[in-house]
Amino acid sequence: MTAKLIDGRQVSATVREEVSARVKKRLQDGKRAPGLAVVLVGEDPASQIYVRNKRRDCESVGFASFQYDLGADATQVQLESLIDDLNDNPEVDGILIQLPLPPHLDADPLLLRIHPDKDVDGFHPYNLGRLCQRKPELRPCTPAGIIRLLDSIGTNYKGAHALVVGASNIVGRPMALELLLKGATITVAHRFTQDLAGYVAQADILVAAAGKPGLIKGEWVKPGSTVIDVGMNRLDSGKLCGDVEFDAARERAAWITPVPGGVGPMTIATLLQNALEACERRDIG
Ligand SMILES: Nc1nc2c(c(=O)[nH]1)N[C@@H](CN(C=O)c1ccc(C(=O)N[C@@H](CCC(=O)O)C(=O)O)cc1)CN2
Ligand SMILES: [Mg+2]
Repeated sequence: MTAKLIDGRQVSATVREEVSARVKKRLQDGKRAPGLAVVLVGEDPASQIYVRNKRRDCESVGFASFQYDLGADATQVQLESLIDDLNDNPEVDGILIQLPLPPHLDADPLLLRIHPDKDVDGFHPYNLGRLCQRKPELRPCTPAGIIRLLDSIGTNYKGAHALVVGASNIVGRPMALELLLKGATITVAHRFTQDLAGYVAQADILVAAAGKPGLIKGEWVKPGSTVIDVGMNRLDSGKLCGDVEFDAARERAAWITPVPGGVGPMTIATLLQNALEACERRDIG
């Protein structure tokens, strides 16, 4: 079997069109455009690209984009004060602090300081708690984007065994909660897991989010399964590769995401969806 590709670029384009149409409708109804504030601290080259793409996509769907570029020497107090201002600004519906921050800054208290209603990354404990309680509001972008990809291929979650490899706060943990919400039976594997191969062999849905190039061997993959590769590892050659041995896995799976062009584009598309949702929620109070 050669797996079909799940095209994240195509699905993300559909999401952007949906968001754009909803923004147009708001404007026709005399409502304001959603406003998204994106905060970049320092000069990490990858972060600069992601932030540029977020701002570009924001403008392409008709949002108001608020841009804050702070030097690498920005202080914790400066960021706290900026977040307080953005929390109070009625034109700002969503606040995003691009991660990672420079090492002298402590991200956790800053993320906690963002008002949960403006937490378009879905990282605030309030929003994670809502997801945990099966009543999601703003959902972490990468896991929610993956669910959209899985829905796009007609995934049957109920009765499926889903394996999430990696237990980060941003991807692995909320991913497990999203899959649980859909009715799948979940296993989360992490650095202390014994016999990863055995778990992979039983996974109808595999989400690899460990950040280790080629960790998942193609021969482990369950025939006919769906493989979602969140890994985005830059090799010395400059090539981007996932956590899964793509060519070998493709010969066993039914569906697989490529890297690049799979999960990555969904992260930003879901951010736009979250910002629109935050705006609509704030309209109704
Ligand atoms: N505040 C946040 N910080 C970070 C997040 C996040 O969701 N919120 N996620 C990542 C970075 N990220 C978005 O911020 C992101 C990463 C990758 C992509 C993407 O489209 N990747 C492309 C490949 C790009 C390349 O060639 O390097 C792909 O997979 O096709 C989008 C967004 C960490 N920080
Ligand atoms: Mg509320």
